[in-house]
Amino acid sequence: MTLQEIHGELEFKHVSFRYEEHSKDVFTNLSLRVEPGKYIALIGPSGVGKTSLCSLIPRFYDVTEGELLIDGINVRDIDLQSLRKAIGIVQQDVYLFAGTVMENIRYGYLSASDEEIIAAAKHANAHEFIMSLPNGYHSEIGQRGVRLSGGQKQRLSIARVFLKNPPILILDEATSSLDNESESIVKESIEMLAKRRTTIVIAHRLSTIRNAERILVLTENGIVEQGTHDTLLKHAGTYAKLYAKQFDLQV
Ligand SMILES: Nc1ncnc2c1ncn2[C@@H]1O[C@H](COP(=O)(O)OP(=O)(O)OP(=O)(O)O)[C@@H](O)[C@H]1O
Repeated sequence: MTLQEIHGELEFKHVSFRYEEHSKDVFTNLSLRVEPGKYIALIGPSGVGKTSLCSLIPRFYDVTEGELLIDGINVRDIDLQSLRKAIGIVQQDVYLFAGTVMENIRYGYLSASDEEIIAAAKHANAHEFIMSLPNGYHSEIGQRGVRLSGGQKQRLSIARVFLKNPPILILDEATSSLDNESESIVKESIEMLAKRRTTIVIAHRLSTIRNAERILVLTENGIVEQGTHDTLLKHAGTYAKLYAKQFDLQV
């Protein structure tokens, strides 16, 4: 089935997942529903399966048991190309290839016009730094081209997703810190990007978690808590402990 107009409702129904037949489950019988346009943060200890959970949505892997639905349709029944067109991903490692800045942004939507690319770069707070490069949008990236900072690369990847304009967004937030200035620029463009899209962020930053409409706490026992930052802090459970441990210095 080809997806036409997608609202971006996501539902995990009793999903279990393991990488190989005889390995142990990464998670078991996990259920989760995200309404269209909502902003959800996923937190939990390292190795608990946050990235694995998100990788099921574009079907990089398939669920082992249970069902994953988008707008009520099982992802296995959706044509893979149209499924992946509906999902934007911003990851820690940005994939850039040897080519111009323009070509690298166009990768998000191959038939985009130059004007659309520039508009996407503006939304991603990337236009200014691109214009300051020796050849602007025609500057070469890569071994023989300009060297970009981590924050600049991230903004190019955000521009790609603006261009693609998907209803569903997955953000695997960088753990390695960008410098403060880059971080606040990247954060601002991500906030813009997340507007009106179903967004799941694997959250490491305090600010991202605070802004979430719902925080899910994933541990080896599955989703053990969910709620807003304030309710979870009051609850004084796993979230409150993780929060205190991870963000002690930043609070
Ligand atoms: N491609 C893979 N093949 C086999 N096992 C994998 C693969 N990717 C991840 N795992 C395992 O699955 C488990 C969950 O990993 P995952 O990366 O989803 O956790 P995470 O919560 O995102 O961790 P982190 O916060 O450190 O990124 C880990 O035990 C990991 O070793």
